[in-house]
Amino acid sequence: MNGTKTKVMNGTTNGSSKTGAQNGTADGSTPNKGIITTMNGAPVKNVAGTQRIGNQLRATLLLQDINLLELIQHLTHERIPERLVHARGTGAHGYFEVTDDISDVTSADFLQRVGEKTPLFVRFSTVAGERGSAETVRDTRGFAFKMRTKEGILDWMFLSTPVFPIRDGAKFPSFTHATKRNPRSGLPDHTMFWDYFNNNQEAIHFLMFLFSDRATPVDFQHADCFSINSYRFTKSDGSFVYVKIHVKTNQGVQNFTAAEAQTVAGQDPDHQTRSLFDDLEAGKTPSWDVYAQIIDPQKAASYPINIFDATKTLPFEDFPLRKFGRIVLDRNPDDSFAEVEQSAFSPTNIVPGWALSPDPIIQTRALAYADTQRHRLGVNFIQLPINRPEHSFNPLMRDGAATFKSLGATPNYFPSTFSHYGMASQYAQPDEEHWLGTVVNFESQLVDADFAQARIFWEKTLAGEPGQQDNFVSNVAGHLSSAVAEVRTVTYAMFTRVNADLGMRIQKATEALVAGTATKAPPKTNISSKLADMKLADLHAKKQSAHNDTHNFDLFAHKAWNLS
Ligand code: HEM
Repeated sequence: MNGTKTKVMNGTTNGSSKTGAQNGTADGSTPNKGIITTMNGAPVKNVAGTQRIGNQLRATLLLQDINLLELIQHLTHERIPERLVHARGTGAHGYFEVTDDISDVTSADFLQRVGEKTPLFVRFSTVAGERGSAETVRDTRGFAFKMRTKEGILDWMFLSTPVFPIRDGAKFPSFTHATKRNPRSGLPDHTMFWDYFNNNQEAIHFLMFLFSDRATPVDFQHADCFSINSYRFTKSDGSFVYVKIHVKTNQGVQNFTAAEAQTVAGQDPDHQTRSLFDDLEAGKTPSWDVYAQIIDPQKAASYPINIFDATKTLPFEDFPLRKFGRIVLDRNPDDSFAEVEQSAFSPTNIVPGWALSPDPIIQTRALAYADTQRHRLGVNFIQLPINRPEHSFNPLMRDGAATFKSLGATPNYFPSTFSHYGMASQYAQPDEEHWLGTVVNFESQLVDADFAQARIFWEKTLAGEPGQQDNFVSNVAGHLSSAVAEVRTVTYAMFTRVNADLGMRIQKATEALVAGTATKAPPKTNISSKLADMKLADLHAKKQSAHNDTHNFDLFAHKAWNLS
């Protein structure tokens, strides 16, 4: 069932994949080229045979059988730790192209020339599930883009929700634990899940997205993503603006209902990876348009919404979208472990013209990624082909396991009489705010205004999409009904704070499920025919209206509070 359309394996000695996998072709110049070898490059007579005394199945094997030793020993070391979050993912190659001039707000070299293309690799992921988990589950989707610019690697790490559940970095471990498995039973635990959110209600806006059908996209090609955090576009004169990025699919937004997502998860847990892989093998080139919300620092200082609060969006009427590029995918990876699993993204991979901001979540993220990657991939993960920039040089960072870039005799200290390298004095440090103040231990507090954008999402956005309010209620009820009564009660109060009718409907639907009195089964859908129909061209027109709705959610955002 669900076999991929294209074979990826192409034999051992003389096959060659469409994408150029290196598997050696005998050319006569190197005697062992084109044949299987041991690790040191010596020919193997029979890779499937094992050395023994006597030509029989009953035998004691010999330790001198280097082929067998190497095969088994390599296999037992094949696995590396999976990512702490975003463990389940897939990837693709393509490019970023500048479509519109944006050089008035950034000096980033790769954005200076309309039409210029920058090579790009993307890894798509779910967040909470483990590496082998089903892909169509209710979750945020991760979009991690790696662009190989001439001035270094720039990573954009975005999510399919326009908001994040936390705005205090120290809460990330609690959020992560609560959305994974119960530490005692090893099972997913809905009591734990809702108990976390009941006690951290600034996440309410995020929850509204998570329990809408937006959190069950049919695949990655039919989803948008958002930077959420504010970053900075900087100029070489030292000036800057804040910026949020929106990446909108040109395939149209297409979501499963909960029932459809569940059926597909059972039929084909790899559905999203397969869909992307098959599309690229078939020569399709999925694309996304890239927009910036430009935020003047003066305006940000007095704006009623704190632009560094990752639980909030910024209204388009005050911060219109400005298109400046597009992302096109055109090629599958050749080796999913080498490229997808070993890829290492970080918001600290920045280039001149793009900078971090004082957003506390982005500041926390600045320490997390390269740190976990040293654990997950080893200290020299940046030297792996998928991660290494075109050029990098820093003789003060050297050695460590698996060093394969030689820095020669360059002094490993600084300054030195014998150093013959310069520094990039032409790059001005961006003017940053001047920081002066007392050290405080700050934790953001929940205020009524934290419910305002969630309320708009319920009363305006979902209300404007036929059936979506009903789906939202049944999505929450289906999940919440597995939590214990004392937790359910607090959750009803939380949704009542968004909207009294919403709270009442969730309570009624959930308690009906708990009491086992829910008689109406979820509508049956014919998934196989639906999947068969899912062609990009068909979906484009059909889903354009949903697409527009998705992006208009923050048109209505209130501006009545400031968290700082
Ligand atoms: C304090 C907040 C956060 C922390 C501490 C954090 C930490 C992490 C960690 C440890 C990983 C695994 C990295 C790896 O193993 O290579 C990860 C992956 C990821 N994070 Fe975050 N994260 C945070 C918030 C966010 C936010 C706000 C976004 C997007 C707006 C985001 C986007 C991603 C993406 C896309 C990945 C997957 C990268 C990949 O495909 O390799 N994270 N995060």
